Amino acid sequence: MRHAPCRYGRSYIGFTMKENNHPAFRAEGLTKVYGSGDTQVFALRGVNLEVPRGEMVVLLGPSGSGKSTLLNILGGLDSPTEGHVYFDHQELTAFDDRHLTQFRREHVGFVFQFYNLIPSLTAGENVALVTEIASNPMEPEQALKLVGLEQRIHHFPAQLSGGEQQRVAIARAIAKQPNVLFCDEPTGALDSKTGIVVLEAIARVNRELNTTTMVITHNAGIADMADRVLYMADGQIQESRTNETPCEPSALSW
Ligand SMILES: Nc1ncnc2c1ncn2[C@@H]1O[C@H](COP(=O)(O)OP(=O)(O)OP(=O)(O)O)[C@@H](O)[C@H]1O
Repeated sequence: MRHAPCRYGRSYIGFTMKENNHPAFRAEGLTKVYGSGDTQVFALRGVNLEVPRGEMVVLLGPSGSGKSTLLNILGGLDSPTEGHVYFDHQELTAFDDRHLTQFRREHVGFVFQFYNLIPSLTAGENVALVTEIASNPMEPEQALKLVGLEQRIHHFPAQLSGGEQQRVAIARAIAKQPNVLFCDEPTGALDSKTGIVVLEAIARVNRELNTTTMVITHNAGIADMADRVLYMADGQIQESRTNETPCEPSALSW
């Protein structure tokens, strides 16, 4: 079980925790329509959502229910057809492309199912690619330490297991100290034992950096580690369930 003092008021490697608890994100009436005419697809149908700072959210739902579309819009990778997104009181949906790029660069880390590491660069160099362009990065060594891979800093992706490569991808995503971490099927390509090690890295970042975290998964077993579970169906959030006693990833089973 996690305790509130772990969440707030800690500092880590010179990073000062954010004490207040106003929403990191607020989404109002998000609709996303792809295509037109006969081929029109409603990916989102009027989604309203608030995500408090530091919350760990797990997003469940059948294939095609709109999970990735929602995360991509919150993360500034895509824009809605209708509706508004606010991040820290700023309206993302009013940003032009340049400001959206800046928002992503400064505030958002993404982790996807496939790790997308550059094969010719070591783990440390893959992480450094991000820290070189960030305004307040941690050292690549520190990011790799947070995911338990400081010993592998000079290894190339081909010398690492799938789970280790995913943890390098997490280190790369969090090295710029983002306010938010979005993970789309981060354990989708991993066996359960390796998946748990990856989830432990995500939970540790959420706890120690107070990073607002949203994890998409098809695996309902993962939901037990979340502060809140959102169930999506047919482009809508059908249910939002708060988990009073989120468990450590090591206690998950699937
Ligand atoms: N670029 C696109 N063009 C057309 N339709 C799209 C596009 N992206 C997504 N869609 C459609 O929008 C709907 C929602 O897709 P989305 O990827 O958000 O679902 P999901 O819940 O993340 O699915 P999965 O679990 O399979 O990844 C689906 O019907 C999908 O086919």
